[in-house]
Amino acid sequence: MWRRVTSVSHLTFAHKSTVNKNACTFKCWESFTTEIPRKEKTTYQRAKTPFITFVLGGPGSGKGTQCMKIVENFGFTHLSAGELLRREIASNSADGIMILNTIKEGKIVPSELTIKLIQKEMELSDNYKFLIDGFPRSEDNRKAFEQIFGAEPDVVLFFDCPEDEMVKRVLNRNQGRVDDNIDTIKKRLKVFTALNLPVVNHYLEKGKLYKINGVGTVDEIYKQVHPVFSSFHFEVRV
Ligand SMILES: Nc1ncnc2c1ncn2[C@@H]1O[C@H](COP(=O)(O)OP(=O)(O)OP(=O)(O)O)[C@@H](O)[C@H]1O
Ligand SMILES: Nc1ccn([C@@H]2O[C@H](COP(=O)(O)O)[C@@H](O)[C@H]2O)c(=O)n1
Ligand SMILES: [Mg+2]
Repeated sequence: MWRRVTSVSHLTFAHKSTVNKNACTFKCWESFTTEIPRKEKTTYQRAKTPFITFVLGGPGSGKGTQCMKIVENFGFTHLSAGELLRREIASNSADGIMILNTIKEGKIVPSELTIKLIQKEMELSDNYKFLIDGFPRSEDNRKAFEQIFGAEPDVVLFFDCPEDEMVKRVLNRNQGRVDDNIDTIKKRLKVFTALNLPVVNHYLEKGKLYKINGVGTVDEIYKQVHPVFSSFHFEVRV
């Protein structure tokens, strides 16, 4: 039998809880009888300090592409907020229709919902290094994350790319996404400027932002990304 433990904030983000010390952070399941063996805690649940990277940039700026290279080289777990939302639509969940309509309009899904999906993936993970791609998309996303997690990211990557290049890439993507059409792209670019750039500026002011020139080949861009992570002395995979 398992019981829900409402707060394990003492297990997580011990040194980073500068935002809200009373934040209810992660929930986990704990055995309270001897009939069933105690569930193994994942690395993440054991880790006192997960390493969180937010990956920001406009639509088509190359966030997902560069995340794949960071995963390959440094063993991060990649959590794309957009991908988690698309998965929620595909699973026919109660929120699926609302999410689909929001994505078609290029708007932002309510923060609590997106954070719930991210949190679930983190809890299930065996890793402690996370790339959270496409999040926070707005000041509301950011504030809700800080409130719920009681923590701030360690690193914020921002892929800076001109609009015409982003539009070209998205229209050539060919992955069947409902929002990869010119009408929705225009809306996404407006939302990016209005809601996401304030988040970028927030982290710039906090000294956490690594601005990457998003123009060039994938490898040229990755050459700017690699030193960000090697400076933290993570094990590099060969
Ligand atoms: N440096 C690059 N040069 C040319 N094409 C690129 C480059 N980086 C990525 N692409 C291509 O551009 C498209 C968009 O890239 P990607 O999916 O990584 O962007 P994204 O920032 O994750 O976009 P979104 O926010 O819409 O998910 C993909 O088809 C990808 O293969
Ligand atoms: N924090 C987020 C992230 C994404 N969305 C919605 O998903 C769409 C696709 O996101 P990508 O990162 O895959 O481009 C995005 O345009 C939003 O509609 C969100 O609401 N909140
Ligand atoms: Mg993406």
